[in-house]
Order: sequence, then structure tokens, then C-alpha cells
Amino acid sequence: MTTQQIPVVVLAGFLGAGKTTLLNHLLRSARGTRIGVMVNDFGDIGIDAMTVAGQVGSTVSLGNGCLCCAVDASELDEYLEVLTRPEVRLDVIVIEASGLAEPQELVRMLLASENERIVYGGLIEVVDAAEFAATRARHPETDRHLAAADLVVVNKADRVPAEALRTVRETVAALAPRAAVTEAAHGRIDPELLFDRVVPEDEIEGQMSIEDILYGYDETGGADGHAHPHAAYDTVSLSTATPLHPRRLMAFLDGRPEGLYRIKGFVDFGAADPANRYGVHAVGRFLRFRPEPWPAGEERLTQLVLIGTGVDAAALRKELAGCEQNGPGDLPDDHAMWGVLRYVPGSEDEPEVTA
Ligand SMILES: Nc1nc2c(ncn2[C@@H]2O[C@H](COP(=O)(O)OP(=O)(O)OP(=O)(O)O)[C@@H](O)[C@H]2O)c(=O)[nH]1
Repeated sequence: MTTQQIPVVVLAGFLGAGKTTLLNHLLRSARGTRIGVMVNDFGDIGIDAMTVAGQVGSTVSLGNGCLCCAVDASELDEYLEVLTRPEVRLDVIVIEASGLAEPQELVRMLLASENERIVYGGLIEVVDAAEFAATRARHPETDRHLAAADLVVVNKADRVPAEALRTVRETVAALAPRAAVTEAAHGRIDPELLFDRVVPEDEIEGQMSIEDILYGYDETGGADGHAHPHAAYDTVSLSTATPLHPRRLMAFLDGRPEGLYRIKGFVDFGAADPANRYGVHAVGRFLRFRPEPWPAGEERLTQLVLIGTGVDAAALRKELAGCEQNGPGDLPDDHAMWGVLRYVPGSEDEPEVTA
């Protein structure tokens, strides 16, 4: 029953912060991940810099399997419908918010969308570290945008001294208390922070990306003097054959720590729902569960990956371990799944949620 949903990421930030640079970085380092991009006009993205395989109307297909469309907000649903067609085979869609609409408005439109093939993939705000104070003074709405962000990229880290960078980062963290915050130069964040690599890194043989060629590639992330994206976030993985207790997992998720940007994987709730495993997708404060029957012959494991910045990995592991069921004396009660079902779209058992 599961059709993979395509995460839709909103990319926002003030004029000149580096959105286009970051988009180009994502497209160039796609390596098998098929990215759909929506922009205001092609000039924004500098399509010429990449191989254009073909153009139909306002849609351009790129040589690396990615796709770019120039749209305005009124066309959002229409283009989402086109981009999410199975034959297009996109893995992720990125919408550049500039000029399209207020970022929060775009997020609302996505969350309200009736397109079942998409899932909200987070609001990323790019800020210019060198111009941050001036931008805030001129555009007080910056603070509001940051407060809504799931991930803030403090870009142009190369343009400010370390001390000033720290001040910007601290200010951002105070304005966007729940967001993950990462620094970057030239928008070079690790794409994996935003979406899954479809082709695992170790299976890409002999394929140097343009990024590798220009900046050098270093698995260990750093000794060559470049601000490498690899060390910019923490990943915590959990794999356990012990079912999780729905109430304790929900307590963990409801209180999940600041800086935890994404959670993905599958959960086994054991006796609370023996027939199904629960796909989990969280980005920022957004959370969804999708129950699906256990595939025949598949080992019943809970497998989770948590991605964030500045998170305490050891504490997270401990909290997750505390969600495991402790034998027959710790079986979930009859209503234990209600908290989970609130996050299953269209669930029949979904209790009425009053706004
Ligand atoms: N030094 C430095 N320059 C950068 C960095 N990121 C982007 N730039 C430059 O900053 C300028 C603006 O970058 P863009 O990526 O076009 O910014 P944008 O947010 O897309 O701008 P608009 O489309 O006008 O809203 C360009 O000249 C980039 O080359 C960075 O990290 N460091």
C-alpha cells in the first residue's frame, strides 16, 4: 500500500543570502538523486551552468535527471501534480520561495495540499552571515521567518571572522529555538541533511561530482582546509528487535530536543499493532506516521535515524532505549496507540483534535 511520498522542501532567505548558490550546489551534488526544483524564473538558477537535456514550456530537464520549473504561487498545485507523476521519478522537490510567496504561506499551502504523493520536507532559511545584522534592521520580518524555520543555514561563513560567525549563530539559535542551525560557505551543505541519497555514497563508483572536482572530496570531512559539510550534523541510528512503547515514543517525540531536524525509519509497536510497522517521517516540528503491513518474511525491527545539529547523541540514544518495551509487564494498554494515530493522516481511530 505504500507509495513513497516525495518530500517537498521550501528554501527561503533574503535577497542575496545564497539560495540560488545552495540550489545549484544541491543539483550539482545530486549523484543519482532526482531533484525537482521550482523557481520564479530560470534566470534565478543560472541553468546555463548545467547541461540542459531538454525544455518543454516552463520546464527544463537537466542532464543529471533533475528537473526545473519556473512557476508562480498560483501554479504551485498544478506543477506539484506534474512533478509528482510516477513517470517523472523525482526523489525530492525543492521550492525556492523568493518572490513566490511568504515562506510561511508556502508551507501552509503544502500542508494543505491534497496531493497525496507529497509530504512536507521542511522550511530552510538561508541567512547571509556577513549581512545578518543589517538585514534584520532593514527587514524586521526576518525574525518571524527564522522562527518558522526547521533548518537555518548560516551562509557566507567564509566572509566573517570566527567570533562574528559565532555571534550570528547564537542570535539565530535564539530566534529559531527549535530549528537546527548549520554553517556553510557557498551553500555547500550536505544534501543528506535535507533528503536521502538514493544511490548510497559507496555505490557511486568513480563518479566525481563537480563539487569533488572543484573543492576536493574528503570522507573524513576536513583536513584540507575547506569548510566541509560532513561534520556539520550529527546522526543517531537505532536498530532494535525490542518493540517500542507507543506512549513513551510519543513522549519522546513530543519533547524532542532542539536541533533535531529529521527523523526517519520504521517502528515496531509489537502487541500494540502486530500487523503493521509504522513508517515515521519528522522534519522540524512536523511529524507523520504511516502504518503498512509488515513485508512477508521481514525481521521485525525498529530502525530509526535521527539527524540534527548540536544534539547530544548519547542522551538521544539513552532516551530511545527508554522507549523500548520491558517485557510482559510493560505491555501497551488499549489506548496506547492513540497518540501515534493522531499523526496518521486520515486514520479512522484518529481522535478528534480540537484546534
Ligand atoms: N563569499 C561568499 N559569497 C557567496 C556565498 N554564497 C553565495 N555567495 C554569492 O552571493 C551572491 C548572491 O548569491 P545567490 O545565491 O544569488 O543569492 P540568492 O539568495 O539566490 O539571491 P536572490 O535570488 O537575489 O534572492 C552571489 O554573487 C554568490 O556568488 C558564500 O557562502 N560566500
